[in-house]
Formats: sequence, structure tokens, C-alpha cells
Amino acid sequence: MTQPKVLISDKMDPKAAQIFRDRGVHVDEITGKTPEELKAIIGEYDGLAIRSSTKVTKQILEAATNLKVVGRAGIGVDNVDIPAASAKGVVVMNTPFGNSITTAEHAIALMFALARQLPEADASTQAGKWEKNRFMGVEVTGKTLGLIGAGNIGSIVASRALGLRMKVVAFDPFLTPERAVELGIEKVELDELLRRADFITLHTPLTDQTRNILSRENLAKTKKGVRIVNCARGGLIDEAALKDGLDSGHIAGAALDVFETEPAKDSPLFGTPNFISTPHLGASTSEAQVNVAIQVAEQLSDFLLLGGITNALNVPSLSAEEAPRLKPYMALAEKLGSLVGQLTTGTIPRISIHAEGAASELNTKPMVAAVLAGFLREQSDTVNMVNAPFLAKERGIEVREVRTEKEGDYHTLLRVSVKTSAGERSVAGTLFSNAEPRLVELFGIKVEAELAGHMMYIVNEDAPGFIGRIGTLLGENGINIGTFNLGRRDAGGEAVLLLSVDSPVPAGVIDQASKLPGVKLVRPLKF
Ligand SMILES: NC(=O)c1ccc[n+]([C@@H]2O[C@H](COP(=O)([O-])OP(=O)(O)OC[C@H]3O[C@@H](n4cnc5c(N)ncnc54)[C@H](O)[C@@H]3O)[C@@H](O)[C@H]2O)c1
Ligand SMILES: O=C(O)CC[C@@H](O)C(=O)O
Repeated sequence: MTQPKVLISDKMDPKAAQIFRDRGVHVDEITGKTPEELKAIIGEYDGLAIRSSTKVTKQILEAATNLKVVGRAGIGVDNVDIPAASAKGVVVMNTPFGNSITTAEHAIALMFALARQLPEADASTQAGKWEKNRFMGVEVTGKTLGLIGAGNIGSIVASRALGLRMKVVAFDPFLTPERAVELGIEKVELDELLRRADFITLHTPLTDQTRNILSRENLAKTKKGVRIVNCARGGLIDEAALKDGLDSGHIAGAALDVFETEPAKDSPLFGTPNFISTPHLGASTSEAQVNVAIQVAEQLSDFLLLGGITNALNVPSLSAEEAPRLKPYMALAEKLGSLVGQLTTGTIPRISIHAEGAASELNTKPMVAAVLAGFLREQSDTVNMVNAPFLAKERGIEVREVRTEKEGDYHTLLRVSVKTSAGERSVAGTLFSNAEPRLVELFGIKVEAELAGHMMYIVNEDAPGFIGRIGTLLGENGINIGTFNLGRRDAGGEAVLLLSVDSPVPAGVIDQASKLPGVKLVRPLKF
């Protein structure tokens, strides 16, 4: 076996390089390269270890002719084009949990800095002003902390805040009532959190649902005098509205570790009184950096030397023998899970995976994990096939697995059913030519669709003229339709339409589509 080569392209604790060397992996540490410079050298490497500075784009991946694995020493992988990596067969791994405590501590530090105006008081004192009367702070004891996102980091923040004798309310649609009780926090809706919180701290991934969650409209609903901390991802807050809220005095303070555009070298917020910023330092402690460096080096070495897969975001853990047969089933399972995840809201007490015909004879565990990973990806960008079953358990989702050897209409079939407040809902798919995943049933309606790229799901009354109207609307907005899949319960009854489109459908167009005559529901989908 030739010695695998790994490139560390972002500043990382030296323990990572040491582990690679000790395990017999060749390692180069070359940081600070431009994308063009990285493109020129990436072809030499089997593995790439990164933090957040390196952007692993489609272009970089195209030039990475030998690359087998990308390892993110950290949690968020928004700097990696995962679909492009998957398409190239490059495994993407992260190191969940390694920096959670550190990031939670940074959020608490920023909360205190806001409460006592520490940066401004420090600058004034060191300027020789001794402005004792200018800096009147607030206590955090007895105040209400509003947590948006109560996952790994959010729940650590909650425990620290409770230790500070704060009251903690949380908005997280995927937080079960049992978990909230276990954490000692109160689960509330977003509007209630905005109304009640003295401090707000954000701990969600950046997804289509969380983008701009503190929009201008939502910021206006906050309590006067609120203080806001964001150590999660830029893009969760409307920065212009935040600036206006600080200027008007409605918002008493804001601290951002993350910005919509990074590095943030110029922002209208800079210089605003009661605004504090740090340059994405959430994970920057020696302890966290040692944790994530060790984890990423061990994971990449295991993969390159032994084929072991840990904390992968785009592939299941599989043995070498099973892999070829299971691969198309995994893709089908992931897509069905993702479809259900995108089309259901709120907490789900049960998810069932039913393998029928040929599928029932295979190892269904990775398929179940793939369904769960696809389903939970809407809620957490750190989920993978390894941690999806644990995450499902933590969220109180009962997972059922059923096998039926007898074939039905199809030689092989996977069915995913979820229990919702509206009853049991299920989708099913098969493999065409034993390799190509196809959706064949959607909530009781027969369809035949490939789940890929950007799509639209529409429920409408089956009536003449509808297809023309939706086609015209998309055409007028420059959106090209790739495929068109129709299904209906009965003639003149409820019909579903699954469209694949060549580009994302803007929210405004979704809104217009939902107002077309006879339309009951429109949802954008992404696979
Ligand atoms: N500043 C930094 O340096 C730094 C360091 C580590 C992590 N992070 C970021 O912090 C964030 C949280 O990380 P984590 O490890 O806690 O992730 P996590 O996946 O454990 O938790 C995310 C939580 O957000 C919740 N959520 C998802 N959609 C939501 C919605 N629409 N509304 C409210 N809640 C929603 C999920 O249910 C989940 O509980 C991530 O974006 C991560 O990239 C930043
Ligand atoms: O590597 C860093 O410094 C930031 C890491 C952080 O954003 C993460 O998502 O883990």
C-alpha cells in the first residue's frame, strides 16, 4: 500500500500532524493558500484536514483527483460543498462535540460582556477617562435567557445559565418536552421567547428555516432592552435591522462572533455603541483545538489506512463486503428520509422503515441510519449516519424496522412512515435496474419520480388548466422545469405534482404558486 498523503490547509493544533506521522500518513501543513493556489496542489493528496478558512468548493473538488476524504476539525461544514463531494465519492467527516463546551462558554462570555459593557469600559479606562458613571450594567441573575436552538451547544449554554440562576426558555421545534424537562428549561414558541427574553442566544445551524430567524419583524417583537448573542452562524440575524435596533435603543446590546460575510472586515455594525464583535472565535480555546485536531487526525488516518468511517456526513458506516450491494439502497433510504423530513413539521414520535422483497434480505441497519440521517438533516447540519440513531433517540423518536420477504408490486421496496398529529403518513421507493432510486408512492398517491436537485411539491385539486398555470408562472420567473411527475387519488380529487427545476425557487414564487386557484400546498424541496 502506498503511503497516503494528507494536507492540513488551515491552522490546526500540532497534535494533528503528529498523529498523522505516528500512524504512517505523510502530512504537509500548508496554510493560507488562495483557492487558485490550493487548486494547484490539491491533486497530490488523499486527505484534506480543514477548519473554517478553507472553502472546499466544487472547483477545488474537481481539481482534487486523488482526494478520498475531507475532515473538518470542528462542527459546521458550511465551507464544504457536500453534494459535490458526494458526487465525487469524497467522504466528508466532522468532529461533533469537540468544541461544544468552548463555544457555549464564548456565548456566556459575550453575554456578560454585554451585561457590563466590558469592551467599552476597558477602552475608556485605558484611554485614561475613568468614566465610572457611564457604565451602568445589569445583573444576569433572575433574568430570562431565550435560547434559539437547544442542541449540543444550546443545552450546555442552558446548564451554565441555570447555574447563574437565570430562567431559560427555548425555541427549538425538535426539542421534545421530555428533553426540556431533563434540561430544566421551558420549551416555548418563538414569539413567546422574543416577548419574554432579556437575553437571546442563537445555537442553530444555518438552514432554510433558520436563515434570518431574527428578521427585522422578529427583532421588533423583542422586549425593549434585549441583549442578543450569536455564536452559531452568520445569516441567522438581519444585520441591518440589528444596527437599527441598536441605534434606536430598542436593543440594549448585541454581540456577534459570526457574520453573514466572513471574514467581516467592514460592517455597518462596527463602531455602533453597545455592539461587540469577535472574529469567529467560538471554538478558539486550546482545549477545543486539541480535541478537534486529535479527532480529525484519528478519523482521517483510520479511513485512509483501514477504511473505517466515523462521523461521516455523507456516507454510512459499512464493511467492505456489504458496500457495493447496499450503496444504492442507502441513497434511496436517505432520499426518502429527507423527503419526509422536508414535508413534515413539529415533533415526530415514531418513524418506521419497512423493507419489502429483495431489500428485506439485506443488512437494513445502514438503511435505517440513512433514513434517519436524511430525515434529521432538516433539523441539524451535524447529523450523520453514525449519530442519527442516537439523535433520534435523544429526540424521543421511536424507530421501528419491519421486514417482509414477500414481494408486493415491486421486486424491492423501502417504505418510510411517520406518525404525525394528522395520522400516519408514508412514502415508498424502489430501485430501477437495481441501482436507480425512484419514489413510487407519496402519502398514499402513486407517483414515479427521481428525487434529485431542486424540486417543488404541490398539492392541488385535480382540475383542467392547472399544469398550464404553474408552467407559465415558473416560465415567467425564468425557472426551467426538468421533470414533471403527477399523481392523483381519483379523477377530480386531490392531486400531487413533483417538479424538478434547474434552479432554487425563490420564496416569492412559492408564495405566488400557493395562491394559484385550486392549490392547497406548495413546498420547495432539495436533495
Ligand atoms: N462560533 C463558532 O466558532 C462555532 C463553534 C461550534 C459550532 N458553531 C455552530 O453552532 C451551531 C450549533 O451547533 P451544535 O453543535 O449545537 O448543533 P446541534 O445540531 O447539536 O444543535 C442545533 C439545534 O438547532 C435546532 N434547530 C434546527 N432548526 C431549528 C429551527 N428552525 N429553529 C430552532 N431550532 C432549530 C436543532 O433541533 C438542534 O437542537 C452550528 O451552527 C455550528 O456550526 C459555531
Ligand atoms: O474552526 C473554527 O475556528 C470554527 C469552528 C466552528 O465554526 C464550528 O462549526 O465548529
